Amino acid sequence: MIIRKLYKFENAHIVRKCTSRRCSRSIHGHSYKVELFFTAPSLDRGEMVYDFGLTKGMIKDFIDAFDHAITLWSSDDPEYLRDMKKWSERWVELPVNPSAEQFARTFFLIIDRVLQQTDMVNGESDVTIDSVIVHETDTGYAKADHSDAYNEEMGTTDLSKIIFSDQVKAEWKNPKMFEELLDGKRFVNPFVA
Ligand SMILES: Nc1nc2c(c(=O)[nH]1)N=C([C@H](O)[C@H](O)COP(=O)(O)OP(=O)(O)OP(=O)(O)O)CN2
Repeated sequence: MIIRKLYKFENAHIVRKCTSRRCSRSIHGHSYKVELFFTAPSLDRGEMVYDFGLTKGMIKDFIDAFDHAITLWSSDDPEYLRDMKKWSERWVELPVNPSAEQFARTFFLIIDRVLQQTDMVNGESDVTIDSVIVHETDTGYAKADHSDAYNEEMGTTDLSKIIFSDQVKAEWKNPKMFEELLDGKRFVNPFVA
């Protein structure tokens, strides 16, 4: 069975090297909508794939990192990267171009890692991320599943190359959560008897 949770964020970017001139040469923003699809072969004690409430912790904070922020590509011009970081305190630097496709792949990889490192305590079994849809506009979206997210031909999948600005991290419930995720720390879901 599959469940779906919707998130929204406002973000600015430039997607270098794409065909559309407005997209590749001018900073512009989108009201993104992100759909996360979770799957499990059986239900937990509450007879759910995964309680929606549990998707409002780390997972929500990771997606919210991009809200009111600018997303930068680490291969962009160093002067542009420097200026953006100088004048805007909420930014995220990715090792891939910030197209809808790469947002979808990046979110998949982060959520996959979060789920793998989470101890689930309410009888959940094998909860995984099935796919991620990133709506860049009302008319265009990209969808990534496991085979896309881990496809090296689509770009590096090294999460340690993602940089969240200090202000983004300061607004997380746990400012160290990304470091801890990369370090392989286990996270434990809250338990309600
Ligand atoms: N496959 C992709 N194509 C484009 C992407 C992308 O991420 N993946 N991104 C862009 C731009 O960011 C652009 O701002 C969005 O493009 P577009 O859909 O053309 O935007 P419009 O608002 O003009 O769309 P409408 O057709 O008016 O709804 C470009 N392409």
